[in-house]
Amino acid sequence: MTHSDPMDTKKIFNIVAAFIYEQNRFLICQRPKTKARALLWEFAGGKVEQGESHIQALKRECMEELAIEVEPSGLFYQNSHEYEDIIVNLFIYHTKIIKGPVQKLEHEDIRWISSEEIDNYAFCPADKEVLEIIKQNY
Ligand SMILES: Nc1nc2c([nH]c(=O)n2[C@H]2C[C@H](O)[C@@H](COP(=O)(O)OP(=O)(O)OP(=O)(O)O)O2)c(=O)[nH]1
Repeated sequence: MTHSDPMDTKKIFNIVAAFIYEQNRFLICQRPKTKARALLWEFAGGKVEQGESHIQALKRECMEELAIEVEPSGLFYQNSHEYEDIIVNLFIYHTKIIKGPVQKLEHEDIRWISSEEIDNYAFCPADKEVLEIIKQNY
């Protein structure tokens, strides 16, 4: 391993994301064309900023991305995943919409899908395991 090996220098980000489940469907969002992991599907959310709690970050991201007020409850799933560019610590919370409607402010597309439809979508690799859990339980 050389001194400049990118393995040594990858940044680690804490990412919070929302599992929003209503009437047998959950909300998925397609990443913008211009961002890393372009056009892959994900749970709404994003990076926790300096000084923010997970709950604060998730509320902020849901407002920025979907124009919804949310109430996160328990942690549903946690995982770490190494990408080519960064390492993500992913925290997915059970989340309820307090005030809508959902609006697509930042994503390429948003959909409510049933667990049977998961395989029709290409998700971020870090989400692979939680999607299996959703398939088995929802
Ligand atoms: N929101 C979200 N991000 C995920 C999921 N799975 C997964 O690997 N990620 C990755 C994709 C991105 O590399 C990272 C989220 O960072 P981001 O760039 O979207 O965060 P952000 O909205 O704060 O954007 P920015 O201000 O840095 O541009 O986490 C997921 O289910 N939801």
